[in-house]
Amino acid sequence: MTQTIPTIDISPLRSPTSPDRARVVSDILTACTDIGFLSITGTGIAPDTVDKVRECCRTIFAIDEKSKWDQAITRDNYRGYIPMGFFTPNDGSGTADKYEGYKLHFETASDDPIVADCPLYGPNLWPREVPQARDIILGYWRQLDAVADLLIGALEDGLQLPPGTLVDGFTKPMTNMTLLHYPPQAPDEAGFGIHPHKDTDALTIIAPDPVGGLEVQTRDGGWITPDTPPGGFVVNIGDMLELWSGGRLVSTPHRVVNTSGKERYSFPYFAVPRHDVVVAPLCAPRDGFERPAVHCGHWSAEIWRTNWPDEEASADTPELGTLHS
Ligand SMILES: O=C(O)CCC(=O)C(=O)O
Ligand SMILES: [Fe+2]
Repeated sequence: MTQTIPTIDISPLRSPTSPDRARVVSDILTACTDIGFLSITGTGIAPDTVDKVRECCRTIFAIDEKSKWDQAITRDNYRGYIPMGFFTPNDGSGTADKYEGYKLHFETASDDPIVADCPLYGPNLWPREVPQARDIILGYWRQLDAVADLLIGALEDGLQLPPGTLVDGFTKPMTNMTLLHYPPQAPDEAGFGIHPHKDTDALTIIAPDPVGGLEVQTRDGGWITPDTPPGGFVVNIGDMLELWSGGRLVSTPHRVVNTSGKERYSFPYFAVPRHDVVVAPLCAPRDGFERPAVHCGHWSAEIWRTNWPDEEASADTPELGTLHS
């Protein structure tokens, strides 16, 4: 089985009548089945758009510490600043990840009826000191929504599911984004920028920082680096698409180690369906693949809650994202 991360030009997916669509769908399906990661080009997103978002991250993380803490996430509202070392991974290692973050969710007005159905929806907490962040980030977000729809549509096609089966779950989605800042780590320093983990969403899209640092685990336990061309994006399958596909699409462990000597800024986009979508296998499950269905609203609430170190998982907390060694 191939254990490399291919680069795929997805531009044929943007023209519905392209004769190359079937080939691109097949290449994407193969990548998501083999390694669970791919690099994409041909999205139509201008490099300048990405540069502006990275510049916003730089400005947001330069805000003074006191003001950052004033705008930090709380148990009741998982939006805003995540201080360095705030969440120690619950893998028992006790070593905090070396990043600070800023959490954003699907932007929803507080009087939108969906907030009454699921209180996790609501307006973001945009950083006071960076008024331009809202428009720059939401503009980028809208473009990624379109790319995510193309990719999820291609996977739906590749898995021979009726059109809309997956894509229709992404109206008013629980899609979220984390702005991340990883200070440089000394080469001999213990710990990670982000410890090895699987993503708990359906599909992740990242504009890689040219300083590098993302590593992806191969099935034999080695670590490889995506070789994304300038202007391209890294895409990976998360636990929800793995579950939806009965284990055919794989959610692969990855980690970040920033030994570049430079500040690293990243802003993964995590595509998550609407709160009332129940994710259960839609294809015949792979041999030995047995997992309970997941209700997206419940699952998201449990992720938010159990990130706090004094909160315990309960019997109905979905078992996703965690690596067991
Ligand atoms: O910063 C990156 O490149 C990856 C971040 C990541 O894996 C995550 O936030 O889940
Ligand atoms: Fe991740």
